[in-house]
Amino acid sequence: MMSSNESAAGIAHVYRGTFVHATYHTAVEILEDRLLGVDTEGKIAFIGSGKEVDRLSQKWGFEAVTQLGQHEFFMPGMVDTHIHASQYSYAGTALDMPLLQWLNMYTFPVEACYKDLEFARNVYTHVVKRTLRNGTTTACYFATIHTDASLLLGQIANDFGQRALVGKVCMDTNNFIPHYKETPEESEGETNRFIGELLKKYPLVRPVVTPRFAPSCSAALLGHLGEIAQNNDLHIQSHISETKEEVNLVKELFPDYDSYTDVYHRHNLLTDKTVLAHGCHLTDGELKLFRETGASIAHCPNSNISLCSGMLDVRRVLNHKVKLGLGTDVAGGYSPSMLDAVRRTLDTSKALTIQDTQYHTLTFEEVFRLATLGGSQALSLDENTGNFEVGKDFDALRVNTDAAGGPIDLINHEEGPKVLLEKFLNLGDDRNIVEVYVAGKRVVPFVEGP
Ligand SMILES: O=c1[nH]c(=O)c2nc[nH]c2[nH]1
Ligand SMILES: [Zn+2]
Repeated sequence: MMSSNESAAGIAHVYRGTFVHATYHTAVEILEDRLLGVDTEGKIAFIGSGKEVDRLSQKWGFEAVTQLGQHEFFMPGMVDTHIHASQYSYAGTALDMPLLQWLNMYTFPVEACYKDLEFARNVYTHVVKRTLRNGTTTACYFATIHTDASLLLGQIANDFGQRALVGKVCMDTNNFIPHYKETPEESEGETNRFIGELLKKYPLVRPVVTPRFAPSCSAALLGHLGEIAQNNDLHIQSHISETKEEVNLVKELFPDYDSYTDVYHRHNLLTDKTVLAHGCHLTDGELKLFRETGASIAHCPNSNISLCSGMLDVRRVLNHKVKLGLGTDVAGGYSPSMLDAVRRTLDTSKALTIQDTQYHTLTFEEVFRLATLGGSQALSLDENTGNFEVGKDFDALRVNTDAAGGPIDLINHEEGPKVLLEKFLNLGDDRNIVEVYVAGKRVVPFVEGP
């Protein structure tokens, strides 16, 4: 007789070795010499002791076992809760201005180019491949206002096997580049078309309703988008309180609202499927509203520092019991690697500690959790992904800390798994990520076409 969470599907793969993940109670749980079975639907069917291989193979009917090496471990794939796929072409440049000027000078002119589908295909293929190689198994993408190019991003994520939320950007206000905006009616109509074409098209790709941010959207447009999200039970993403200048602008543009958060709230845009990037300058009252509605924050530390926007106090957000994940925010953040987001999160927490020696600095274990399980919770996808629990999809990175030609030198070769994890988070890169799995399927190394 099968227990309720036991898989009815057959076993496709079994791996033996060290598994490192976060749980709801423990920031880093290390499981040594385990056997993990993945069923033919890509879900984790069982986790057992390596010593019980004979009993488990009889019970589950498998023969082959993939054995990890001494310096290898599996960890959950990382979740990038906020990345602009369309800005990848200029990642690593253009970081010399504050947000509002940066948008006008660099971002809007580039995003306007995505009318051209071949340009879009080229950049979107690069960003999906790069992020997968860097260990991002789930990405929450902003595209541009162009519906067809945004649909193409969804198709490319599907083709390479990445789990993705994809947003066609909505904006009806742009004083700087008037041709890069829509009317509220166009934006509403095209969002409906986008959702209609993407919803249920691919197993791992979903549409996300995407008002760019309050300064780019009229109240009418925000209202339309809140209604669309509510009627279709969809994810929502936007930006909030990234810089003080932006917060002041929202006060001017929306004088009848209590706060920036209230602008989204009163347009039905704050739900437990909402993720808002940055939030550096939110008040306690606004964080309370996040908690009450279940909305989450995408913490984007590289971008916050690169554009001199602010330093989010993650500890304060967690103390408010608001869900929080990490985001690269390419291209305000210059790196498309979630390992960079982990390091910048630790740096920012340490910078806050320099300012206040009583500050409760984040540990690397806590940040590991934010990059994996925390991100999946922030996107309300943690029923399916984020850690190694029976019944969840097997979204995983096979990490080899001793990869030949890689960036980590192991000196005595006797380091335990916790040290190997810490070294990987601080020193590792894609050379250490030897395989990437999404829903049980190996997606890195890439399978080259004919
Ligand atoms: O970092 C950011 N990148 C963007 O593209 C953007 N748009 C609004 N606010 C933004 N912040
Ligand atoms: Zn952003």
